[in-house]
Amino acid sequence: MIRTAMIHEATADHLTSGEQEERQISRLLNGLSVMAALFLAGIGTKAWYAEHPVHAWVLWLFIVPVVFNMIWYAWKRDRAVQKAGLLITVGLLFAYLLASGGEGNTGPLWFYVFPPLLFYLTSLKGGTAILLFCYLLAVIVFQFPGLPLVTAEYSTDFKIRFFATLTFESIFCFVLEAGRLRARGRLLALAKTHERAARTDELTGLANRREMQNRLDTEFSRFKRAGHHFSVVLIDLDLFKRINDDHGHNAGDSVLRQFADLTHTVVRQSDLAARWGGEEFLLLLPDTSLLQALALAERLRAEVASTQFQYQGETLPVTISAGVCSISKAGSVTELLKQADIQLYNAKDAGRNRIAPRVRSQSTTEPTETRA
Ligand SMILES: Nc1nc2c(ncn2[C@@H]2O[C@H](COP(=O)(O)OP(=O)(O)OP(=O)(O)O)[C@@H](O)[C@H]2O)c(=O)[nH]1
Repeated sequence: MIRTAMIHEATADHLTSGEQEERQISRLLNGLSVMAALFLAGIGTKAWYAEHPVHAWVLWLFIVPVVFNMIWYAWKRDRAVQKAGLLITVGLLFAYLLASGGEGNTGPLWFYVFPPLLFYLTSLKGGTAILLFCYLLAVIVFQFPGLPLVTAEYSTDFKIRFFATLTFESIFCFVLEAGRLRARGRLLALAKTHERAARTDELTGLANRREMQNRLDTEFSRFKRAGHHFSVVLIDLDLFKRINDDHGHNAGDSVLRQFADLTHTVVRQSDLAARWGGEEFLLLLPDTSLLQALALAERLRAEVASTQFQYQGETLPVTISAGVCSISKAGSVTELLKQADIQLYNAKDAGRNRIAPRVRSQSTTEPTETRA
């Protein structure tokens, strides 16, 4: 009838998917920063040998903020600063390449790197706003080549092609990123549903055995670390087989659901009620002594005994028996469950519809156990 649970190690991954994605972005940014520094060093050297020393020095100088940003991130681990630092550096570099034309007026071509990076690192709205600002910058540089710091002049053909291709690329990146975010949202919702299902008993909506085992482990760690006591109540529906036999399996299922609903009204928010097996339930009561747990179990027993369980117009006879144990009476979770199991057996053996162990309340001489 009753089996004591074996407790398995919880192997849940505590990282949220959002945190994982942020870590992934940071790793990507580190890789891109290294690549950017190498490119800047290489193209700067090429410009040096091509007799463009000013251009070479400017490119080499851009290595400083890129490397500084990496060191700052390694030190502070601030992802927002890492993102902003890289975006500002890249933005300034592109502004310089646009204004100077780079080597052979090919500088603006580097701009194509920006849209995918921008949408990936910021939001769709933020990315669009920054891109529009960059467009405005390009329009000003193209239209007013006489402005201070602007040394490049571009042909009309180049300007038209540059804007046309960049617009095309930006729209494409926007659509792709919007699709990626939509798919990501759907996946997260799906993962959440699956995660909830993995922790919940389908029939009753209570926590399932696996979830209870995890919570028992957590509560036991809390007890060992900070001495927070907790108790468990192992409940079994009396002569449940008879309900199935007399009224059918669906009636049995309905009783299990009604009992679960009733349990919800008795336990506290911080307690956990789980379906432990077929017609067995386990309550985990944090910060609860044995006496308090016995009182709660008794309240639930009395509530069940006085409730009319209905199925298709018929009233079904339902009572429960329960074994209670506190962690202070057991050295481990396995022992705790074993003791609760023994007490449940005692309650059944003593005639059902009762709670065990029998103890006398500290404040009154009334026994906490109620007989059928
Ligand atoms: N309807 C229904 N029945 C279930 C479910 N899980 C287990 N059972 C039934 O619960 C019954 C448990 O019967 P027993 O273990 O013999 O115990 P009992 O009849 O409750 O008698 P005591 O525990 O000794 O009071 C079995 O008939 C199982 O088939 C379920 O999900 N739905």
